[in-house]
Amino acid sequence: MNAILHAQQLTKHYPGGVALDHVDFTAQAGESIAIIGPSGSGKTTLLHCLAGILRPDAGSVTLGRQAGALDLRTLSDAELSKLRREEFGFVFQQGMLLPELTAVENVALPLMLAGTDRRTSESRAAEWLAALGLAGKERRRLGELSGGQVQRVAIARAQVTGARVVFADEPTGALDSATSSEVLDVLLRSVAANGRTLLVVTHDPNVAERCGRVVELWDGRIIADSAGLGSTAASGNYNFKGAFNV
Ligand SMILES: Nc1ncnc2c1ncn2[C@@H]1O[C@H](COP(=O)(O)OP(=O)(O)OP(=O)(O)O)[C@@H](O)[C@H]1O
Repeated sequence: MNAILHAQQLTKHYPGGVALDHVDFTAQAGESIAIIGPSGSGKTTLLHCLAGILRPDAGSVTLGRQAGALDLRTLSDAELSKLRREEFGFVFQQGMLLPELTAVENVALPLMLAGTDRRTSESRAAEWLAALGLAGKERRRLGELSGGQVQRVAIARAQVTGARVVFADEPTGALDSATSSEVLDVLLRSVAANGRTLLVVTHDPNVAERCGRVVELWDGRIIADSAGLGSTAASGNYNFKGAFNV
């Protein structure tokens, strides 16, 4: 096994109390992992600490790399931003895309920020949009696309730079169930086809059911992890639906 993200004893407090309480967690390269749990259980806080968006109060996050493991604590804020741009991709429910730009400009932006020229960036962005079913819609602004199409743009943008880990927070939360299922297909297929690791925070049992592994949080602690059930295909062994009846 090849650990890509390794968290040890992650702890994060807010004025209102503890959001993460000594969490140990390892993601292997290529896994798709759903993070579930009731509202306020610490899912987003865990995702943000793993992605270097938030610094934990205690504990560590290590990124596995060929050049050697990288402890995120050793990075400055600027180095963390660079790491997020180059190694990670993000698909959130809303807010990550720029409405004044077209679909292709939104997807090209991370490449241009990394120094690729506009023409090459937009050509690679257009290939991604076509692969995700948006051929012909490249020049539309986000307001001229449906909610599901906007999420496809976000999925393309998250992966266009070759991110090794894609972090998604309720990526289908604002969509109806048919569109949500289509967008989930696109997300899971594109991540798997490119050998990436996916971490997805979700309240949706259908999303969790389709991920290879499910981690359940409760009051800032991991209380269940289907990886411990001895199966890579968790869905046969884990009572997802039960976990959502809380
Ligand atoms: N910026 C913040 N300031 C203060 N408390 C916060 C902040 N962010 C999160 N919290 C608190 O930390 C706890 C965990 O929050 P978090 O957003 O990680 O939970 P969650 O499981 O993702 O919830 P939800 O499913 O509702 O999005 C909650 O009690 C929340 O109120």
